[in-house]
Parts: sequence; structure tokens; C-alpha cells
Amino acid sequence: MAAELRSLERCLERHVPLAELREVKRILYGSSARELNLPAAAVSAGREKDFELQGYGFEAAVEQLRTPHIVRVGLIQNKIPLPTDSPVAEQVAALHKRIEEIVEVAAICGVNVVCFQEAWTMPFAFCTREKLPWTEFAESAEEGQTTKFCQKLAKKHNMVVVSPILERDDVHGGTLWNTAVVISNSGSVLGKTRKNHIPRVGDFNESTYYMEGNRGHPVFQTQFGRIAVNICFGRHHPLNWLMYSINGAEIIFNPSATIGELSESMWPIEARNAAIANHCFTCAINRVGTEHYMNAFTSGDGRKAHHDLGYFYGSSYVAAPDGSRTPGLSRTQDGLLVAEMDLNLCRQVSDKWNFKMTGRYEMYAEELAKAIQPDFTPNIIRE
Ligand SMILES: NC(=O)NCCC(=O)O
Repeated sequence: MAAELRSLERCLERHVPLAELREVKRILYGSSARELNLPAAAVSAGREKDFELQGYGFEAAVEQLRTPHIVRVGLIQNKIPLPTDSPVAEQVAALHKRIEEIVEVAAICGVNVVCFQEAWTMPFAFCTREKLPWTEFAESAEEGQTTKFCQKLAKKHNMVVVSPILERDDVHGGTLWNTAVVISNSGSVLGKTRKNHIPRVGDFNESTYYMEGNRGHPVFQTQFGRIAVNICFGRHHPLNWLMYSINGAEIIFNPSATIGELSESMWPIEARNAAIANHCFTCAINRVGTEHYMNAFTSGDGRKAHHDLGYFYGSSYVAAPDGSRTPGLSRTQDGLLVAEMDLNLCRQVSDKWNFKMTGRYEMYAEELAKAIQPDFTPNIIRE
């Protein structure tokens, strides 16, 4: 998949006549998110450190009995700074350094909750099916060096940090998991959540390393709002989003690693649809660039052995419960997307559309309970 197209929005801005651009954007993106006036120091730091910085705000109506519930989230997308055959410790250190400099800018922008991309401390090497050195990137969610690093960031910047890592759970036999650690702005580990759906598509050979998550759909009550983390492949599963929402999530992060050839046309739809269907905000984050591996690999699909998984197209964005969304970050560059949201919008949209009230959960629950039985017969009526 070609990397040349920097972003869909830039392409539209360049080619759609100005007189029609507003209407085109309204149809594509809904009511337009207002551009945030970000501090000059942040803008120049972004330029100096070579990452894109964008900021948008979503509005809600003023209410009489509730004050606005404003929160700023930061989404970070990035390339891996070092080649995949560099020493493991050096790769982790380089990623920590890169993220630290972007988080510094997020702090200047007043971000309250920041989320990194899926398995952010490593290349997305699961395509190779090799165990070493990739399993060496796994760390304890509670005690690992990355969690300690994030705790420092959280405390320093009074910021909740969502840190998706490859977890090694030594309490349960050293098993591996695809996990997001949620660190409170106090610096303490609030908890962790695990990827519920493991892909078995193309070169996404993750099932070689870890199993489906076993922690359900936890929602984390933070000082800034109730957040949940639906890791990558979970975004294809509407019921996965639903369960976080049922548990009260106001913002659902979707840290991902996905490639153009496979999913780029689905990307703008899935997290956005989840925001609409569940009356909440969703934050889709994807990594950037192509990651090369020394040893060629295949995935039993007839393709010649190859050295990379494909092109990670970035394009991170935030969607609101009213169906509007921010433009995406670029397809080609590291970036920080800052989104300011009034969480009151969740209930306002819920009161308008009533999906929670019109959803027939009791009927679905009953029918699903039957559908998973071995003696299930589908309800098909024939002539
Ligand atoms: N990381 C991951 O689960 N990727 C699978 C591909 C996709 O969901 O687009």
C-alpha cells in the first residue's frame, strides 16, 4: 500500500473547489469540530521534534443543572525509531524517549488523558511467528519498566496514561497478553484490560503469542471521566464496544496496529459507528510506517516470503456521539491529536436518539443464549 498520500483531508482540501468543500466536509465528517488554538510553544515543539500536531474541540449544549464536563484527550501515533534488529533494550529506550517528547507537548496542550498505540514499546513483530527476540519485549503490567516510566509521566503531568503493551503475567505462569495498562494521574496503576479479540487474518499471526483477554470489559473511573480500552481487532466487534458502553464508558480508546491493504477503508467507519451506536466518544489510534524484519516470513496464504507486514497508515482520529469526527492525523508522520470534548454530549445525544432505551437487550440476550448452545437451530422460516 502506497504511503505517498499524506492524508485524505489534505487531498480534499487541495482538489475540492472551496465553494463546495464545506458541504463535502459536513457530509463526510458531520458538524465540524472546532480547531483548537494550541499554545505556540506546543506548535513550535511539534515542528522541532518532527511530529504533526492537530487540535479540535467538540461542543455540547449548555445545561441548567450540570456544569460542562470538559476533558482533553491526546492520541499519539508513531513510527518505530530504530530498526527491528537493534538490541531490544535500545529499541524500548528509543520508543520511551520519543513518546516522552510527544507527551511533553501534550502536557503543554493541557491534555488530561493520553493514549499510545497498540504494543507501543515494540515493533508489531507478531507477523514473524518467531518467539525471540520479540517475547523479550513483554513486561509486567504492574511492575515493568514501561509502567514505571508511564507512572512518572502521569505524576509529572497530572495526566492519565493509557499504555498498551505486550504483557508478561508471571503470576500465571509467565503467560503473554496484549494488554493496556491504565495509570491514574496520581501515578498509581488504576488497572489493566486485555485484548478480547485476537486476529487470524493475513499476517496478523498474534495467536502464536497470546490468547483472548480474560478480563471482560472494565471501565476505569478517572478524575476526568470514565474510560475504556478496546484494543485493535475488537473494533470489528460491535458487541465488544457495546459492553464497554454498558459498563458506563464515556470515552473508548482503540489503540491499533493495522495496514492499508487490509483495513484502511474500514478504519474511518468502525470507531465512528461505535461512537454513534453507544452514545460515547471513541479514539482510534494507528501506528505509522513500514517495519522490516531480517528473516522473511509467510502466513500460509500462497504469498511469497516477505520481510514486512505492510504499511501502517496512521490516520488516528476522534469521533463524537453525534457522529461528527475530527480529521485524521497524517498517514505518514508521527503525530499528536488533541481533542477537547464536553462529556455532557454523551447523555444529550442519548436523550435525542435513545439507542440505550430502544436497544432490545433482553431479546438479544435470550436469543444469543440459545445461539451458543450445541443444539441450536437458526430461526429461519421457510415456505
Ligand atoms: N492489531 C490487530 O489486531 N490488527 C488486526 C488487523 C485489523 O484489525 O485491522
